[in-house]
Amino acid sequence: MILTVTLNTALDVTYTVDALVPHTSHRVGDVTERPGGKGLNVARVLGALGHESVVTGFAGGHTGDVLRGLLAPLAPRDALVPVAGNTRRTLAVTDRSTGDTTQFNEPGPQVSPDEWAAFLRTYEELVDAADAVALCGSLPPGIHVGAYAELVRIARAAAVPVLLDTSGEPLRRGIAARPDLVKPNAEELARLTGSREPSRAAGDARRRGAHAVVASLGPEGLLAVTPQGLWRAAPPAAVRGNPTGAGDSAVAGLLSALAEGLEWPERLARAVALSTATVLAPAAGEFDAAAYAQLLPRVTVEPYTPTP
Ligand SMILES: O=P(O)(O)OC[C@@]1(O)O[C@H](CO)[C@@H](O)[C@@H]1O
Repeated sequence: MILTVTLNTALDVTYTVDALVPHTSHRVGDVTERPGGKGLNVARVLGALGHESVVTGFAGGHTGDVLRGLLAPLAPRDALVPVAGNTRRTLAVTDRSTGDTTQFNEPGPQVSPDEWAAFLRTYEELVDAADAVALCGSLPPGIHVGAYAELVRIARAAAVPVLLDTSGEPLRRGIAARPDLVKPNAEELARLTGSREPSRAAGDARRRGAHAVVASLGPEGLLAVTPQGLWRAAPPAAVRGNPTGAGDSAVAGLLSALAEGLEWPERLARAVALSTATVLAPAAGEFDAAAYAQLLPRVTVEPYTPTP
């Protein structure tokens, strides 16, 4: 079982408009609502790949009820911990004229110390039964900035591989707790390390504590800096669409392939094919299964030599 943690779950709303023009009103074409937050997306993709997963984090209020209702028919087991506040919404607006998406993320509910303590009890129990753990997304208000570092330490104490996908100070502190893998994008890596050259920045993140780093380079694919070597994985062509959740699909690809005992090149190929197929699906956090099957054999994975 793979455990995914989403402390700041979200009801992801996606609007499609003919053209997004600031300072004007819009008629919305399609509206979709999906249970989201990064770890929920990871779990959904894991389910589609035939892997058992359990989702934990917080859910509360009316939005939390809607989210749980939408989650129920999907594959993951719901171990979300109740919170008094209202689970947030996010809004992704896709502009048909350009294919680009604009994202608005609410902050999330205030989490009390008692709610955090209840979550920690649930997490500790679930970690003991997990083959791998993914810690994903932003922290809701009230949760201390070292929360992910605490969760990384618990997973490591239980000898369960742990992946961290967050940003800013929670990422910096989480890395210092020595996770097995981090998956920042190039921008987050640059903010963390001060270096805009991804392989140098990823090397720096490893020196700070991450065992391996898979950096997302947007439409250009992934760069992996690991104890076993460095690789660049790229899709056959850049695609346009809704990138919301593409990084989460990459996480699901990496973890599922790890659980199947595949080596880095196969893990990276799967991650790139899944994230590209996610951009091609209109709703946040879903992937186009036919596109995934076509893309997988066409992803290139090559050893990477950094320029001196
Ligand atoms: O605000 P966060 O936690 O960083 O990101 C939240 C979010 O935008 O990320 C997912 C896509 O990766 C969406 O499902 C989700 O709502």
